[in-house]
Amino acid sequence: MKNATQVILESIKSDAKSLAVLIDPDKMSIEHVEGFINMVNTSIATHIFVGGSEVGEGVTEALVIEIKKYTKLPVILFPGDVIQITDKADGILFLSLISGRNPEYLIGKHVEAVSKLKQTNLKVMPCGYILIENGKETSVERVSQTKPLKRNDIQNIVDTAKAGELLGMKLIYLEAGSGATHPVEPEIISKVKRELNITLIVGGGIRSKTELESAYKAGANLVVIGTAFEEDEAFFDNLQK
Ligand SMILES: CC(C)=CCC/C(C)=C/CC/C(C)=C/CC/C(C)=C/COP(=O)(O)OP(=O)(O)O
Ligand SMILES: O=P(O)(O)OC[C@@H](O)CO
Ligand SMILES: [Mg+2]
Repeated sequence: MKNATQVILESIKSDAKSLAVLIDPDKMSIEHVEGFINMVNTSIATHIFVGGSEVGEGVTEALVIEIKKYTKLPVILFPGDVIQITDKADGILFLSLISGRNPEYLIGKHVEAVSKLKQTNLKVMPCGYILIENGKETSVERVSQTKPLKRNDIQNIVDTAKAGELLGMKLIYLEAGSGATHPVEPEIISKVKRELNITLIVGGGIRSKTELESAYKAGANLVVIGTAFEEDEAFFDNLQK
């Protein structure tokens, strides 16, 4: 039997086309988890991400325990803050917000997280997190007090992603922001992918199968979708195995 760590490492890899369903602990009630996860299980989703920009103490842990009752998919923390760390998940995206210049989100929270992480068996996945403007202010922008990269300055986006790789990050996440009006454009995805030798995650504002497929076609290895499921669970019908 493969353990959860192996499964995660092998499943988020640079030749895969994976889909993570993002569950925001603020928006999912414990009572609704069983039904929701049953829909996830019958879909093409390969991962469950759990996280939000602002989540109360203990909420994430209770949610992860409930999710784990109903699925074998890897559950990965996607935390906006240290209090979202729980050893009940399989892994954690150890995000550094490399599009911004706020030291707290570049390295501060990470130092704070170490004593907690040492008490867990979480698979820690270093991830360069790049926020790209989408036409409106995002929660990440507000919480981190940073500005996103301009979407027409593609060279700067490419160089930022490459700098993350050269620093040793194992994943790069191009983020338009939760509920973005404009997802990350295929041209940006493909130019970043061409320069990278590591796995590329793309998320923010993807609401249709066509947008999902064009992100894969452009080079995304893992796409993250949250808001589209929050707004209409019938979206799962389009994403059956
Ligand atoms: C190192 C640790 C443990 C924490 C810090 C990690 C960093 C640097 C995070 C970057 C900044 C940040 C606030 C990321 C949040 C990512 C996330 C889960 C976004 C989803 O946002 P929602 O909470 O869904 O936003 P809405 O509520 O607006 O939909
Ligand atoms: O909620 P959506 O817009 O799908 O975005 C997913 C994720 O990239 C947000 O951090
Ligand atoms: Mg959201």
